[in-house]
Amino acid sequence: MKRKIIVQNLTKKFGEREVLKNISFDVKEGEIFVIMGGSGSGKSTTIKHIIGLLKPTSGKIIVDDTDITALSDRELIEFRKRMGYLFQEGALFDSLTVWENVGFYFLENTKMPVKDIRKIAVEKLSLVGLKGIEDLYPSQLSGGMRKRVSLARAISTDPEIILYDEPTSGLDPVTSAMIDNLIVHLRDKIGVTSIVVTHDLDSAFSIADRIAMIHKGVIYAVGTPDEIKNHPDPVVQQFINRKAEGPITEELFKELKLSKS
Ligand SMILES: Nc1ncnc2c1ncn2[C@@H]1O[C@H](COP(=O)(O)OP(=O)(O)OP(=O)(O)O)[C@@H](O)[C@H]1O
Repeated sequence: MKRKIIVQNLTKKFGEREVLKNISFDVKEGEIFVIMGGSGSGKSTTIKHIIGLLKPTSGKIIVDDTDITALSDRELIEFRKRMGYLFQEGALFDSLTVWENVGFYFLENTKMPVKDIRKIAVEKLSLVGLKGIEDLYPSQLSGGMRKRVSLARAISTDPEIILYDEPTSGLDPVTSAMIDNLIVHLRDKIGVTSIVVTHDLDSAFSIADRIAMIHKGVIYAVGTPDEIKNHPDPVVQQFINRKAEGPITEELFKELKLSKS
């Protein structure tokens, strides 16, 4: 299978703090690649590099043979048309209605008739299980509904690659399962390549073709769900077995002690 995205020796520093430490992995075409790890481990920072919102301190990101870290801002805008991005916080425009949010790309960048844009928006909203809310404003929706509207927007341009930052956080179990099904559906029916950032273990193991486990900016393991379940690394085992005791918490206590002294 073709490699669609290659992350090569990616390092990111914010000031003196190194939050990504020489990470490398690749994502194959049509694959659902899950990045899991605890809070602050570097998951969002990683996918923000893949869409070109952040520039690496060093390293490369190659998408379909193009090193996107070398693109100009203008080229990046063009490149992003092929990608959908579901922001962690949803990032809807409060002053626009639901359908205008979903059809935002077309309203801003095309001369398509408004009624056609509305039609696309309604169709994408129905894919995420929302109907009859087109004319509401984001403030009139529940958190879970806002998340689904953001997802409808992320898939509005039928992108080849979709990056999801915590797509199921804050959702009830039934809606979460629906979003998981949609991610799988987009792979199976359209061949979309997906990267899903999550700490929802059930979701990760049910949808992933492969999983990467990241901790403190370092990738500890990459493999199929079975390979990750059987991975010998104690950090991986503590995380996937939701254990309160283990190397992750030991490090945390050490840091807390150091910051007190
Ligand atoms: N713009 C920024 N400036 C400075 N530090 C940042 C910036 N963005 C992220 N960080 C730091 O980088 C580290 C990794 O953050 P990131 O958002 O990638 O974590 P995450 O794994 O996605 O966490 P969560 O699951 O809580 O969203 C954190 O310590 C965070 O404080």
